Amino acid sequence: MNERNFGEVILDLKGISLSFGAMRVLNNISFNVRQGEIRSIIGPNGAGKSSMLNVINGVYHPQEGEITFRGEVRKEMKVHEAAGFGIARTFQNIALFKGMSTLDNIMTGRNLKMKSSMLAQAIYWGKAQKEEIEHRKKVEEIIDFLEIQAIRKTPVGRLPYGMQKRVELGRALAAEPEILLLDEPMAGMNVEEKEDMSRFVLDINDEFGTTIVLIEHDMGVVMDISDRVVVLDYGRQLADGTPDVVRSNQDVIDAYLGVSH
Ligand SMILES: Nc1ncnc2c1ncn2[C@@H]1O[C@H](COP(=O)(O)OP(=O)(O)OP(=O)(O)O)[C@@H](O)[C@H]1O
Repeated sequence: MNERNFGEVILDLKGISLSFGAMRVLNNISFNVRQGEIRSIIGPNGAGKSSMLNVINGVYHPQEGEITFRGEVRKEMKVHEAAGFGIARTFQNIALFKGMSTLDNIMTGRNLKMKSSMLAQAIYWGKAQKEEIEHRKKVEEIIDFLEIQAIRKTPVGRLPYGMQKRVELGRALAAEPEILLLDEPMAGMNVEEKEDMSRFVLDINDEFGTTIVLIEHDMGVVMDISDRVVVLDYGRQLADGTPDVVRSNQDVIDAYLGVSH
């Protein structure tokens, strides 16, 4: 991918350290995310990649470091703040309601956007109904975008794995996120499914201007679609830069790229 021009730094992580008991999972990690870029985090299993996403969306609170979001410095992100800032994520293990349809699962992603409470929905039925129709419209747009019209009524538990991952992406998109955190969206997929998912990630970034933070083990995909890549290795930060810079970094070659995963 050619180097693209980006907007300002929207998320800046400085000196982040995170421990669980005696185990240091992240050790003095610093990198930033620019508006509109595809930013990948790579590293071997257990390197701390998912923990890093959990720091960004406020699930984990680092013992050291600073997180600056849109110029505002904080020691940690809170879950509700992250959600309010438009930070949405998908999970390594699919976290959908298996008995519910594709449509209903994606609809749950609208929760944050829904103004009417359950009580208000009961009392002011007309207003709530109008809101419901608007949400439904947005969800239908996402279903069209992800080309999953054929499975809109199917319970997701019956869908093949690759399709479930796509529905999960749809649910995250329903929140109309500013930053989308994708935790191994292509894990367990065949080549064709990976190509489809890569295309959707690129299209989301391109068409909606969504900033993407991606964890992915497939190096071909990462080097192909990322603007910048940060490399973690058992809590340490090994490298940070464009795919070309990272690929030619000797520490990375020694510690990671030379090893198959
Ligand atoms: N809540 C937690 N409590 C204790 N240890 C944790 C917790 N979350 C993560 N860890 C540990 O932190 C380390 C890093 O895990 P993490 O899931 O962040 O790595 P990862 O790079 O995403 O790995 P993978 O590629 O296997 O998903 C692991 O040793 C993991 O067991």
